[in-house]
Amino acid sequence: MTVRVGVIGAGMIGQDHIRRLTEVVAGAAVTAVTDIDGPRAAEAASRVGAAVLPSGRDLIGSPEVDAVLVASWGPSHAEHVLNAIAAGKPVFCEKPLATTAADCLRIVDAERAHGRRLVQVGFMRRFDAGYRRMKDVLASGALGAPLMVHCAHRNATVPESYTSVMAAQDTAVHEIDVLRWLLDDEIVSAQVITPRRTSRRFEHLRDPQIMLFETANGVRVDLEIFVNCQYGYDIQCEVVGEAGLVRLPDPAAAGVRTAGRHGTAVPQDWKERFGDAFDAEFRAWTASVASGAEPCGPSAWDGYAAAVITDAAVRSLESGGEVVAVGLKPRPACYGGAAA
Ligand SMILES: NC(=O)c1ccc[n+]([C@@H]2O[C@H](COP(=O)([O-])OP(=O)(O)OC[C@H]3O[C@@H](n4cnc5c(N)ncnc54)[C@H](O)[C@@H]3O)[C@@H](O)[C@H]2O)c1
Ligand SMILES: O[C@H]1[C@H](O)[C@@H](O)[C@H](O)[C@@H](O)[C@H]1O
Repeated sequence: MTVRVGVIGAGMIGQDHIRRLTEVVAGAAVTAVTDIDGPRAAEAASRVGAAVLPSGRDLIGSPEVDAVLVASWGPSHAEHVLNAIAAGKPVFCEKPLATTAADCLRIVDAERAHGRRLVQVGFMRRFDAGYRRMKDVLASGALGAPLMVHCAHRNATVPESYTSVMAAQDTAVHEIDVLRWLLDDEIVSAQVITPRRTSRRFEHLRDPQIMLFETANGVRVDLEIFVNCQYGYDIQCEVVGEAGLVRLPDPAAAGVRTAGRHGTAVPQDWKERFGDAFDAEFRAWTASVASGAEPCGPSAWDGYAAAVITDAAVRSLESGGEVVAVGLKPRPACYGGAAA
């Protein structure tokens, strides 16, 4: 069976995912595209022979669409995801699931009322080969209990539209998700402190930021967010346990020796660094839709948890560095928790 996907949002990542679903992932085809920017939708659709539909609602209701991919601006995600659940269609939503924790909870409630999981959130790092190897090492018990995690998330530059709170909402949200999964633990507090600002930033921005998280098991995490580091897209993660440590491998790159130096290229953006993870993420999603199984990737609950934790980080930043407790609701049984 070919899964017929309708894509809402044909911007940067929407177009990349349309290419991926068309050229890379077996068993998927993009049959419809919509975007509030009509010409952009038309151009993206014409490249793959898809229909252009006037709105997300029309696309979700189309009989030519089996499953929905939401890749529009964050504030529009909740409406599209809720409409897809109401139509009983599987929906892949790029991060964030929604821009408020309250909207994420509405999605969780709608999915529970529907009776089975339909939502997968686009936290692609869970599909990255390096993070998966780290998870295997931690699960093997070879390191004993994890004690500390050191992370860095660096972008070469960000546009002027990127604001200080996006360091948590847009950037750190990837570590927040992948660490909950990697450690199989919950984040219970967040604190954000701000070093001297880089001169290579737009004036309004606090960059870099250092985020400190504590988990329910007492693991301490430090995360450097530096989104104008200039030199490339650099993701680092090291988990220190009682008997050793495990480090995220850098992507494989040829070592070049020339002019008295030895070096490897640093990826320049997330597309390059996580291209394979995005491919794996969409292969898994397509397979689950084709077989009628529930999605195996990050759930609506994970989207909700990430929103609550990023809210705590934003509150800490805005308070000048207070430690802010994370107040998650009890996790329902259908998301692996104990609550009814
Ligand atoms: N997983 C990742 O690493 C990753 C990377 C980049 C972006 N993202 C996420 O993907 C989403 C899109 O990011 P982008 O970089 O492609 O942004 P973008 O601005 O390039 O594209 C967004 C598109 O959505 C359209 N749009 C906005 N509201 C809409 C609506 N209500 N209905 C239909 N179309 C609408 C816009 O016209 C635009 O074409 C964001 O949520 C972003 O956080 C995730
Ligand atoms: O939306 C992007 C994307 O999620 C990247 O993976 C992250 O590194 C950027 O900081 C963020 O702005």
